[in-house]
Amino acid sequence: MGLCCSKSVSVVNNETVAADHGPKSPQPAASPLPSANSVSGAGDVTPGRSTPAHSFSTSPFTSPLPHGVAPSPARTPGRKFRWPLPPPSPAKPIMAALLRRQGKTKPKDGPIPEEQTEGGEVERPLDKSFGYSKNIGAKYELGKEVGRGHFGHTCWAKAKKGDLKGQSVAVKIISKAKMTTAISIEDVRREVKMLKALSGHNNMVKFHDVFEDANNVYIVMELCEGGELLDRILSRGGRYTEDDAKAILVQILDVVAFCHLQGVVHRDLKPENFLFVSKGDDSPMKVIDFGLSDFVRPDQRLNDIVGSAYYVAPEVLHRSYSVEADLWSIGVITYILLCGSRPFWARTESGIFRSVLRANPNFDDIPWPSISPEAKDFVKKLLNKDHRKRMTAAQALAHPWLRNENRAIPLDISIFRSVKSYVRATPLKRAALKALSKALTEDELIFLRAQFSLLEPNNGFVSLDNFRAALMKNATDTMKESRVPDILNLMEQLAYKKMDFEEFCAAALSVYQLEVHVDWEKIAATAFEHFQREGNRVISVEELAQELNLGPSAYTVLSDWISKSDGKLSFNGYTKYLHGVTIRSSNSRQPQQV
Ligand SMILES: Nc1ncnc2c1ncn2[C@@H]1O[C@H](COP(=O)(O)OP(=O)(O)OP(=O)(O)O)[C@@H](O)[C@H]1O
Ligand SMILES: [Ca+2]
Repeated sequence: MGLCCSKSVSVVNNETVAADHGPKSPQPAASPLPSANSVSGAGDVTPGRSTPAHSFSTSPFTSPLPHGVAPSPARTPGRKFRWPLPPPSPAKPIMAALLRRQGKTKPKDGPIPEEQTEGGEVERPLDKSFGYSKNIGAKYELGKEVGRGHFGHTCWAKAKKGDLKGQSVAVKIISKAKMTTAISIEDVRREVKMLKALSGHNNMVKFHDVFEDANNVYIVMELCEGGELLDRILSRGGRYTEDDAKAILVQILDVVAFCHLQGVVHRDLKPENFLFVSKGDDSPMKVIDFGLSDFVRPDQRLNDIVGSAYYVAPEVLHRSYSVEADLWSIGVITYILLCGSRPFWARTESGIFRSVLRANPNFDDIPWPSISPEAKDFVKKLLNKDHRKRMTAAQALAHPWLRNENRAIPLDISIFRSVKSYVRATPLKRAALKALSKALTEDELIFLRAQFSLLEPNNGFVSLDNFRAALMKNATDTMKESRVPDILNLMEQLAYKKMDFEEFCAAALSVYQLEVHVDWEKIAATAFEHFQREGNRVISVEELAQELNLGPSAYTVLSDWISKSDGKLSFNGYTKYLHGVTIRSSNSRQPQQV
């Protein structure tokens, strides 16, 4: 779980280095203790500590990889961070909500009171009572520690009564002393809420109970006795075979697709946060640690920088992201599983960030030449720095490397977003997309067919009711009340429309993803032929600008999109029109599509 400013960030030799004040993590089984040849990691700056929590050694296995490519996936340095910069941050809304809850509304024109200041202007004691049951001792007998993170330690326990009587469970104990801000308290409350809400998926750690006393919060959950994925990677010499990696990824993607459908972004996916239920090789795996996760509305972009350095997506560092950020982290995990090295590596946290933003992972050196082209394509489609071009979790499960006819592809939340944009688009845009859908390859069609059938069409058609029913069928109880209406409201236009499979394809396809397809030129050329036959028409620059919601300043650029010979969109104009125009807004470094 995460706490605001849970670590300090100091500048050493012009490099930002994370100073970790957390407890020491246990050393991975197959990773030797840092020795003479060890390299200090990004967490290695806390004075007075013998072994830094996030030190990482050079590889326990010899690696032929070149300079800049990390030799082993040892423990994550700077595992948790919240960027200690001023807002935008959730601090103010949370403060406002807390004040409201306490019956104190914020003064109309004045600034929102800050929670606490060093100078001590406004200092209000934090309310650390959560309203959870009080007496954990009456129900559970706590035993030895089984794991430790930055914010909590986890103990084995035995249930003394109730449904679980006699069973072993895990109890994550989070100290209230470490909850020093309103945000950190809210984080714990949210972690419990997430665990409760998502409990039920096979690859999600099962939530049982929550308690508190004066000192701690106790989260009682299913005990996973098989250890962390990270330890298994290390015990196998840092690498998995493709088949073994697939078995891991299917589980990760399935639970992540489920979380995304429920509107939850995990934000801290890494091998340390996946636990095996038992020691067996074929043990199922569970995702844990929702301490940094958050709810995200369908069209919302999050802006707080949280996560673990090696696994953080570029758009998180740009402060504008959503669920796609988790897919980047899964790309990093896949890269590590397949080659035993990290794709983005540096000695300092800021160096890792630079690498994430700018470097291209190495796919040339051993063992990559012996890895299948499908596996490489899979990793590349997750490690795309443009989140719009990245595969979603459900798409990843339908990728040729993972695809398996005997395994169902889950409902993809991104379909709802694309269909929403389609039904709101102009007739010309819809015609352009329809033409493109006629040029889709079999791989895309397999995924779209699966999504269409999940909508359970009536006589070959889907309407708003089908989207509603599919959401209700897949949503947890908590999500049914708030999230389902949220999504459906955005798709209102669909109430008066029915779509057959052909039109659904046009609505659900992603132009951005197709543009990175190896055969994009061919796909676009075929699509344009269809568009010429059905859809393309004479259009003026002014009309085109209006279509794209642009002003007169765009006329010069747009005039190049129109063919001089017939006054219709040219091939070049068609592909640009499909894509939309990318502008840079003044307060964001992220391009925005119009
Ligand atoms: N259900 C469980 N069964 C067994 N061990 C568990 C369970 N949940 C957590 N652990 C152990 O406790 C450790 C810490 O748990 P968790 O990751 O939830 O805590 P955290 O303090 O939020 O961690 P982090 O340092 O990643 O912030 C895990 O790495 C794992 O080893
Ligand atoms: Ca953890």
